[in-house]
Amino acid sequence: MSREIELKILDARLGAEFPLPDYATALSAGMDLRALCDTAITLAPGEAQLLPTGMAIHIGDAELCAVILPRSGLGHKQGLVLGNLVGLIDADYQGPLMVSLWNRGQNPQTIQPGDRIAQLVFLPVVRARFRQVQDFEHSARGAGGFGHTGVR
Ligand SMILES: O=c1ccn([C@H]2C[C@H](O)[C@@H](COP(=O)(O)OP(=O)(O)OP(=O)(O)O)O2)c(=O)[nH]1
Ligand SMILES: [Mg+2]
Repeated sequence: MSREIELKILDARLGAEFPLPDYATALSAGMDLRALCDTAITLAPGEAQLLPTGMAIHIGDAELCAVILPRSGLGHKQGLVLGNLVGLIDADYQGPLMVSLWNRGQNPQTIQPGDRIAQLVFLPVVRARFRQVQDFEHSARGAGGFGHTGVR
């Protein structure tokens, strides 16, 4: 499924000096977000900073949202993941798209302006309303959880 989403450029370097986010291959699910910081930023081990992406999006559809996810290479090799683990972008959010970048590793990590630091994935949303009941109809799992089916 392909959709058009409104995008506002907040930093003139985006779309000029640095390309706009796009899918790297025909079947990529995520498009990389760049750090539109003014200068290089070094994150000490354990440090998190909120970095601008230089853009805003307005999804404007209750049945869609976006999530910001770590890039696997950065997360696994450099320890650069997200301070909020996953970023959720609501369909009515119109502010600057920000990435909370967290150095969960043991070494300082430096990010240059324009570096691709995370990825944006659009997802369908089901909005639920609750209907209160006294009892649930029996299910095979019942209340079992938290590993009750074992490991092997
Ligand atoms: O990594 C992120 C996460 C969120 N947001 C923006 C979009 C999102 O719609 C808004 C609010 O996010 P969320 O609801 O997760 O945060 P909150 O702490 O509940 O804030 P609020 O009270 O504004 O909803 O912040 C980002 O730009 N980057
Ligand atoms: Mg919220």
